[in-house]
Amino acid sequence: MVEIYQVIESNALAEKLADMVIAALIDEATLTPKPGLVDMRSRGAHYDMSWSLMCDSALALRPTFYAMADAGMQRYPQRQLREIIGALGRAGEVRMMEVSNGVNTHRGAIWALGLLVTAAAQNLSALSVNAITECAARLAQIDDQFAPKFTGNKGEQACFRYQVGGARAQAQTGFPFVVDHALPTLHRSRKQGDKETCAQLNALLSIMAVLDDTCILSRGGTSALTSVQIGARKVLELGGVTTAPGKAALHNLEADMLRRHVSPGGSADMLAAALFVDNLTKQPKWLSSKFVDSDNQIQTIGW
Ligand SMILES: CC(C)(COP(=O)(O)OP(=O)(O)OC[C@H]1O[C@@H](n2cnc3c(N)ncnc32)[C@H](O)[C@@H]1O)[C@@H](O)C(=O)NCCC(=O)NCCS
Ligand SMILES: Nc1ncnc2c1ncn2[C@@H]1O[C@H](COP(=O)(O)OP(=O)(O)OP(=O)(O)O)[C@@H](O)[C@H]1O
Repeated sequence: MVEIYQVIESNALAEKLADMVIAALIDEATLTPKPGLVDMRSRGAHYDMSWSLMCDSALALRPTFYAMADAGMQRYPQRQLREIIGALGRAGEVRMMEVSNGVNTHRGAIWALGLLVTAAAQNLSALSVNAITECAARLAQIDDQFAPKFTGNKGEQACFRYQVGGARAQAQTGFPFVVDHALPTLHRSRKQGDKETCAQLNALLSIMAVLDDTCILSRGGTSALTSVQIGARKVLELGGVTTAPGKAALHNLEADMLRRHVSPGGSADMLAAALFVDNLTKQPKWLSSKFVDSDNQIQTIGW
């Protein structure tokens, strides 16, 4: 019997992976309402951003994520791969700044989703939440000798001042709040029949309830971070955003954040990461079961 399958080129897979990253970034930006963040309704606490700017920035980063996925599919030694994606990430940040006229729209997202898309591309035959996040963590733990030691960025300053790990530590520890909070909340909420928007919003709140978000710390300090974490936890304890008490608590949380002029930018990045990993680990219809790897060998994707 002849086995019939479609063989697709590895660069077509990198294209698909890049498309999935962009879809996750646009889904995150489009999710409405989000407390403090840019959404379809408002700029949240960001006077210098808009929904269309977030979308333009995401689309402009497609070549960056494509190149990272492509690099992940080659058989580079891990240290070399880390340095390649580090250079791609920094070039992506430059591109982002050109498109956004100097506004930090997606720095955290380039970091988190860059590592995840590279990790996914390295492990196409074993796509599971743990395999992807553990591989991304191993990459993040490798020191990139070409990275600037100090950037002077707000996230870096907040990590130093408040002694928190920030975006870097999240990645180096395997995105624990994506794995242990956002994804279980997303799945539980969907299972109980919530609409997708509500499930994603509950997942965002589950991250906000625990993350050491340097966006919040740098603008509002420890008191703002504590207040946001307590507020997000309260919405979830009241049954999430679909219940009347939960909605009221969400409204209070948003008012408190706007009054303090803080935004959970790091949580938004972790939500985008969760949406990407969630899509990737579902049975993807877009992938054939076999592909040609960089040594021209036919590999089977293990779903
Ligand atoms: C690690 C990064 C984010 C630099 O962080 P930095 O300390 O300079 O802070 P900065 O304010 O610029 O960015 C913080 C960003 O992370 C997000 N964030 C904030 N807190 C958190 C958190 N706890 N968890 C996850 N993300 C967070 C924010 O949305 C913000 O955009 C990254 O830009 C970086 O090092 N890039 C270099 C390129 C690179 O090595 N890339 C390789 C992998 S793709
Ligand atoms: N929907 C969203 N709305 C706003 N920010 C988001 C959204 N999604 C993700 N973010 C993240 O939030 C970060 C922006 O945070 P922040 O505004 O604190 O940056 P900043 O430019 O360093 O500071 P500031 O605006 O206070 O000068 C972006 O890098 C981005 O990764």
